[in-house]
Amino acid sequence: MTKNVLILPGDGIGPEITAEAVKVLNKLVETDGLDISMEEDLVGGAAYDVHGVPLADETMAKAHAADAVLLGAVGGYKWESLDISVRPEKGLLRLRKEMELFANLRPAVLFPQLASASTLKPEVVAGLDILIVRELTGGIYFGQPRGIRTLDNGERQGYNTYVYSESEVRRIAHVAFQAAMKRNKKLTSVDKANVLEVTEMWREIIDEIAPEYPEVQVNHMYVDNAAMQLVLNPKQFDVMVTGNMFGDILSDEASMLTGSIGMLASASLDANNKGMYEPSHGSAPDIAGQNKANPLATILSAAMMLRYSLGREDLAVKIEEAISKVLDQGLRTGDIMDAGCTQVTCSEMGDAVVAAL
Ligand SMILES: NC(=O)c1ccc[n+]([C@@H]2O[C@H](COP(=O)([O-])OP(=O)(O)OC[C@H]3O[C@@H](n4cnc5c(N)ncnc54)[C@H](O)[C@@H]3O)[C@@H](O)[C@H]2O)c1
Ligand SMILES: CC(C)[C@H](C(=O)O)[C@@H](O)C(=O)O
Ligand SMILES: [Mg+2]
Repeated sequence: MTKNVLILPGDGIGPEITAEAVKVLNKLVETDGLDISMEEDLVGGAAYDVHGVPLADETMAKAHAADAVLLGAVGGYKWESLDISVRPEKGLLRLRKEMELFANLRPAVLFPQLASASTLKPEVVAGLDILIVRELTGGIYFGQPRGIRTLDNGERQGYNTYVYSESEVRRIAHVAFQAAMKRNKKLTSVDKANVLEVTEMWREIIDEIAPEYPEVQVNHMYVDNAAMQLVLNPKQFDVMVTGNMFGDILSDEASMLTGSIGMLASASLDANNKGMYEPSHGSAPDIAGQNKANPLATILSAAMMLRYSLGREDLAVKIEEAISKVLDQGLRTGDIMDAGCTQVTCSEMGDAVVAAL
């Protein structure tokens, strides 16, 4: 049966990079019997400009009805002074929250061809394969109360609430343990249990669940140390599980181990593997509209969509192999450019992946 994919290009480089992923999907429709229909809609600043909100209710309904959503990125200078309630990022957060996409998988995998594109020494990153499991619908991003208030002395005070309920921690913990079981059976839970009660409880729950997965070796790490260990010795990690904000920060850090933020894909899944797929990076307003962005994180996100939501593991592998071939050919966008390689544009990179399929 035909599966429906909602494409939300968004802002900045979003439309450029999603166009390349759509090219790749269209090629698979033509040649590999991929049975999908794709519909595009607006999110982020692009939606605000038309509807006055960063995600129209009608688009939200389409996302609920779709089998999967592929999103580019949201945000940009133009919308930075808007009230926070209608900022482009709120459109993305609404999609995540209302679709209950609590499990964000961000694989930091180094293509061997890019070992020297990382800012770290090749021997530190060679063979890197980490899966960051980030809780995506709770924590300080969504905690209430929040806001900016004026105190009696006239001073303004900003406040947010860092909160997790036990059930929220349990369900992300199970996703992480199950992922570890399919990989190298090592799980590092990242917290700040030495200071924050919310993560003290997080740590207790991880330990409580661990006996259900006796083969998984579990350790706990404070987030500040984890940030340091990621650059000191990243290959010690297999699966890392953490809350929403720590996961946001550590995944951007981990992206540089793979050569560029332009290589880090992501899948955001609900309890039934329905999902939204998006690169981990943002709308890169500094290079938007210049056909310079690296579309590979988005194309790899489309591969994750085929794997997790569309039941086509074979085509996910095919895309990953095509990307590897293109890197073997020495083609690189500016962010991963290396000596002896040929620099290509965003659309040339997409064309090269299509040709290598
Ligand atoms: N998922 C999302 O939609 C998402 C994620 C992060 C940030 N944002 C938003 O994006 C806007 C810009 O944020 P930022 O500058 O902090 O982060 P960013 O990820 O957009 O950019 C950071 C740096 O990385 C570069 N970069 C990012 N993606 C790239 C790619 N594919 N190829 C080459 N270079 C790339 C950019 O040029 C920039 O120098 C903000 O409005 C932010 O809220 C959106
Ligand atoms: C744009 C922003 C809301 C988002 C986040 O913080 O989750 C982004 O940084 C990400 O990593 O997907
Ligand atoms: Mg981020």
